[in-house]
Amino acid sequence: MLISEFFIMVNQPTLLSSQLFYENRVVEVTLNRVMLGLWKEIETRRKRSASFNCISKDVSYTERTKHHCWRCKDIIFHCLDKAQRQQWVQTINNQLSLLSIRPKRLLVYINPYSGKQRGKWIYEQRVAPLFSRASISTDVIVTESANHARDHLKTEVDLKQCDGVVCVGGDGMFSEVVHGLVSRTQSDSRVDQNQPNQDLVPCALRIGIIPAGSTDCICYSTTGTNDPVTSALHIIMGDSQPMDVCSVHHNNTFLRYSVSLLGYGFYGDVLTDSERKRWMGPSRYDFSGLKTFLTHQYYEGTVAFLPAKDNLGNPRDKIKCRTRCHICEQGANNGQLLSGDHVYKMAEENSDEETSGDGVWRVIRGKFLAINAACMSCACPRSPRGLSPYAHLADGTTDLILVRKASRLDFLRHLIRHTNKDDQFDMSFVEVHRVRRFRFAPKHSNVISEVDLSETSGKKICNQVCTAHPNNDTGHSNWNCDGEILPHADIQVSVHCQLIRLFARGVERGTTFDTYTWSVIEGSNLSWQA
Ligand SMILES: CCCCCCCCCCCCC/C=C/[C@@H](O)[C@H](CO)NC(=O)CCCCCCCCCCCCCCC
Ligand SMILES: Nc1ncnc2c1ncn2[C@@H]1O[C@H](COP(=O)(O)OP(=O)(O)OP(=O)(O)O)[C@@H](O)[C@H]1O
Ligand SMILES: [Ca+2]
Repeated sequence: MLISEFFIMVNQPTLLSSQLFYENRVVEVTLNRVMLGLWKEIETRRKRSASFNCISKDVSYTERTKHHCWRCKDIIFHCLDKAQRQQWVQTINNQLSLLSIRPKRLLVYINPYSGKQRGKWIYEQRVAPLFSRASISTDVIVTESANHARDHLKTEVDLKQCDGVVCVGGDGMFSEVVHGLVSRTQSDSRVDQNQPNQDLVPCALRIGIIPAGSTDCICYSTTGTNDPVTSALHIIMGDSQPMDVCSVHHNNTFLRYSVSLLGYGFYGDVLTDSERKRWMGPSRYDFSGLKTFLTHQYYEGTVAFLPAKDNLGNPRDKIKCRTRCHICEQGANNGQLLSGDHVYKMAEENSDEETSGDGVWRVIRGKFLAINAACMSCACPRSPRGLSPYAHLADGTTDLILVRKASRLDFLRHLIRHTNKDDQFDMSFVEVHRVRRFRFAPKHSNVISEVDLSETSGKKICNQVCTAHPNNDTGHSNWNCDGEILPHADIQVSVHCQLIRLFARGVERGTTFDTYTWSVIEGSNLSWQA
């Protein structure tokens, strides 16, 4: 059982306050209404248990360590007598029962083949003991095939029987859980996912990620680290982080959801090649990355996009998405406004702009090495700032990055900037836009024209015939959609603001002093944990 955060804080109503013994000191420990503890040293004595006649209690707690990691530690308090101990245990348990944000029953899916195939070990050795200590009951399913978790969530599970879903694995496993939960929520609400402009119903259950994959981009971008113990503690504490989800359609037919990267060209080709090399584990991406880089393929096509409102900043404004992010709050408010009033900008007569019911579309044609849409920063151990360092987790937008045809050397310089502090967008062949929706049509495609007729008022967005690249059979790349290859190159993408919630709290700003989160475990001993 866990209580809330332990901050050094004053002016909170006190529920219980006692002098307890800690090591060779007497300390005053205070428990208050919002479960914040204050303890201060009263006097230091040599600890002589016999003379104190203490009843000891194991206290374990979690403290923040470096690089956004959280850890459990143990501490022992001693009470003067049994009655005092019972009073503490009872008061804390009463408070714990009031903390409804903390999950009590979790459904856990483990992909035994993720990353270096250590998902099962990580869960059993590092996570399950913490869940059990926090009195969380679990229903654990080790998946037997791809889409096992997705289909189970879609059709079989009684969602009312659990407080959250946990996936142990990588981004692909998280994507399965998102697809299962989002699709189930829509079908339970009779919402048709095939309509690209359809407002989707947010999922009620939160999702936890225990990272065990090859990239772990979603875990890293939402907690600041890919550490399984930290993720377990965010789940136990009942943290909540809303997240945007992009829906991807082809020709008014639903294809997939995406929460991190939608990449055409470079990242699509890396993924296509790396899927044949799964046996190599995480290093398949480096191998295929190098191969794709050397191939230096570019693709022609047309991108049309609906820019985000100005109050959501821009991809180069240096405003990072952090815990309780103001931009994400604005995004949620915009969403509410827009659903009541779809027209926020009047049409302008411009050959590169198209109007529809909800704003002015911009159209860009060209030859691209990569077209990437990052709905969040996509930070991961390979690229600690991510593909779009100032993208936001829950603002209802995605950052559309267009990397035009350039020399190998320039493209390499652009890639290297993902690994250091230099601005990867500050290059003449790269442009980036914050958007709410976009479409792409590769060469010889008439799909945007069809979409156009149904969605916009007359003018065709894609009116340019594109030519095939001579080195490629089709002249098309594939879209990498959160690590899955999409079956079509012509796609329409819409961002759904805050459609899901994670057991996370976003990346925290650096703290001036460490705060501690505590829990109490009842037994013969009394203990705290963070
Ligand atoms: C010179 C070093 C340049 C390094 C550039 C690193 C940029 C890394 C950016 C990573 C962004 C990941 C976004 C997340 C995507 C996930 O939804 C998805 C599923 O897990 N993962 C991938 O698609 C996996 C995508 C993995 C892509 C790895 C690309 C590696 C490129 C290596 C290029 C080598 C050129 C060397 C020339 C001498
Ligand atoms: N039991 C299973 N057997 C085979 N494939 C599975 C199984 N369970 C899940 N999968 C599939 O494995 C794919 C990859 O899994 P996952 O994303 O967890 O690991 P990864 O690819 O190593 O990591 P990352 O996505 O972070 O790069 C997912 O698309 C998922 O659908
Ligand atoms: Ca976003």
